[in-house]
Amino acid sequence: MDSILIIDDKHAILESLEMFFTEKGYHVLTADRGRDGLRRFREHDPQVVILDIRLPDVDGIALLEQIQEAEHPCKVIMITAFQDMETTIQAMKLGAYDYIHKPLDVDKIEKAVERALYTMKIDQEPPLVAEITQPPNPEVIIGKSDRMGKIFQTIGMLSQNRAHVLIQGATGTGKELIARVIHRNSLYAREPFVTFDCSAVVETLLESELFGHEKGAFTGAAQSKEGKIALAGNGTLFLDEIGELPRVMQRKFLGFLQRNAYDRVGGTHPLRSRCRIIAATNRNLTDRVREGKFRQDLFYRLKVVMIHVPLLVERRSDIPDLVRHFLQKINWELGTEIFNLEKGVMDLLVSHDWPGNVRELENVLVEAVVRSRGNVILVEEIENILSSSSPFATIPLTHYSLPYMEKEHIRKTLERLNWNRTETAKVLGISPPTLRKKIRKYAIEPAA
Ligand SMILES: Nc1ncnc2c1ncn2[C@@H]1O[C@H](COP(=O)(O)OP(=O)(O)OP(=O)(O)O)[C@@H](O)[C@H]1O
Repeated sequence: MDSILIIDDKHAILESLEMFFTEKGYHVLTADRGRDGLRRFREHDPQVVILDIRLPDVDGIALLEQIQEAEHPCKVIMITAFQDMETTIQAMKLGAYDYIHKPLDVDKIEKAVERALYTMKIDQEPPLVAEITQPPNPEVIIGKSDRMGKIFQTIGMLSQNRAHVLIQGATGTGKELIARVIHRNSLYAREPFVTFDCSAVVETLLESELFGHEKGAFTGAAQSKEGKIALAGNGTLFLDEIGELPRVMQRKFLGFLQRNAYDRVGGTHPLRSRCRIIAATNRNLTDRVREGKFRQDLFYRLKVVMIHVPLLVERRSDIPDLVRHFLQKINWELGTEIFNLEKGVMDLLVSHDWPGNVRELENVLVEAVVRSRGNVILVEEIENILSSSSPFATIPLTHYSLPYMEKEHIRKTLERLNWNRTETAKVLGISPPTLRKKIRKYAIEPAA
């Protein structure tokens, strides 16, 4: 039988909680003084302590500290009539499981007790992840799916040459990580790895940022400055969002790729470079070429080796490994000890749609770890985070349009129901002919 120790100097509270929890089948112990409470705690090893923060003989926070030092696992729920920042922070810092304000709502206390006991049970299960004793390697790509396997092969192939690479994939899929791993596995791994975001610099400064400039080349150029190409030396220049490079710069950059030489702004003699270019884009560059927004010759020059990084939903089988990897990493970085997931959490994470891909998964886990009490992440916590984080947070504004949302909603429902149109029409609340019309209108078809 689970036992609860209630420590409070108000007899009315002691009696009502004792009656309530005894009726619910718990073994209940009570104490109206702190010292007496500590003695009873040591004698009876209760699983949960409900502890009033203000007691006549000892300070509830000091008592909490002593209880937390005990060997046997126990969760402490603090209760208080006072809303005071310092004490609340102190109590949570010392590892209090929950903090409930008076007047007491028994349902709330019961829920907290149930949660505490449940968390303790999962805490005692074999851990999903082990504690690591070395800092995690930041340049490791997790993934056993076929799609990732192909990417690993390509990285291996690239390790012996300096071919330029184009990495295409949606936001947060791991393009920069792949670029770093290509660099680390190359023959020039000790040379610099320099990143440059083509969308983050105003057009007028792009040329000088990339190629550098001479003193006096333009107003404000008080000193000569090396560009990113020079900084990359014999290493790698990672150009993020290459699709955003303005047309004028595309021509100049193509010139550099063709000659392996470039001029600083205001420079009089060309400078040579041996750096490898790894360009990344979350746009479909083929479409940009077709629209006339990206030079075809530059596209061909860059895509000598092309890597398509799949969406996280296209490799759901990698999610459990990613979750384990991130939990270890987060524990290391934040000093937390979350070693387990409640049953059901992994299924929830595997079935989520992840518009922000791997980055979003990592962020959700960070939030869950920070919020969790005990050593476990509960389904309820993940559900709260997933429902509160806007599903649109990582989606471009153009995707907010109603037709786009309608198309996506129909496609997802079809996928979920294995492309059974009758079932899909039923779920969507429209007739099968209307569904057929919409499928034709939006050209919805199964992914190849
Ligand atoms: N396969 C993976 N294994 C481990 N970590 C990953 C993986 N893919 C991505 N990550 C992590 O996810 C985060 C986002 O990855 P990254 O910055 O490489 O994405 P990106 O595609 O370059 O994003 P963006 O297009 O928004 O710049 C990083 O913290 C990265 O380490």
